Amino acid sequence: MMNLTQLVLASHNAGKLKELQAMLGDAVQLRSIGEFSQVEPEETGLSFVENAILKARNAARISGLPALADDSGLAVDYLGGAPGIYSARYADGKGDAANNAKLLDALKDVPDAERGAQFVCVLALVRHADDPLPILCEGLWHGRILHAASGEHGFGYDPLFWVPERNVSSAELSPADKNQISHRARAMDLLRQRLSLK
Ligand SMILES: O=c1nc[nH]c2c1ncn2[C@H]1C[C@H](O)[C@@H](COP(=O)(O)OP(=O)(O)OP(=O)(O)O)O1
Ligand SMILES: [Mg+2]
Repeated sequence: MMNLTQLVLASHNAGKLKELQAMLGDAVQLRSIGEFSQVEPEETGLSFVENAILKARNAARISGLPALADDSGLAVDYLGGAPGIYSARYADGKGDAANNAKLLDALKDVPDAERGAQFVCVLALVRHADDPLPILCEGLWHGRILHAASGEHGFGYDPLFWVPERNVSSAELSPADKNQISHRARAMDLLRQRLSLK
């Protein structure tokens, strides 16, 4: 297929890099796009797929390497799927803590039964910047939004995401456990199959 011993990860999010590298193991070295550029491309797409492809193309163009991008977010049922692709920008770029505070406020007094949510991850792999056939893999993770933050692991909305199959928040899972069952893990399983990696 392609020589995938080295890939650039089209992400400035250290949490994603850690998780994806752990899932890929030693066979593939992920290099951060931060080694090549600090400029983050504008995420102008209207879908996770469009933004993942846009980020992957941008990173391949800058680095000259095949590029993997992760566009992900949290879709909350009560909010009609918001913040969705705008998850990182939900509180106008003020960061994870502000995003979490805004989400708790938006769901104030909403009962547990109506607090369902999904983490979404789309991985896009391009062989080069103009690749006409990006590989796309999607993963979903169903859970519920807590009434208060809990847990210290992970990043982003993890402290607010209740994982029904484990009875803990996503931030209370060990990194190894999260990497077995998360939206990102499911997308990566599909990518490994597509690439015939073990
Ligand atoms: O496993 C996760 N656990 C908790 N939160 C998560 C997770 N996965 C995505 N998220 C949240 C973080 C951010 O608010 C948004 C992703 O936004 P997204 O644009 O894809 O990533 P980003 O801007 O952090 O880095 P970059 O675009 O450089 O890859 O969803
Ligand atoms: Mg982003």
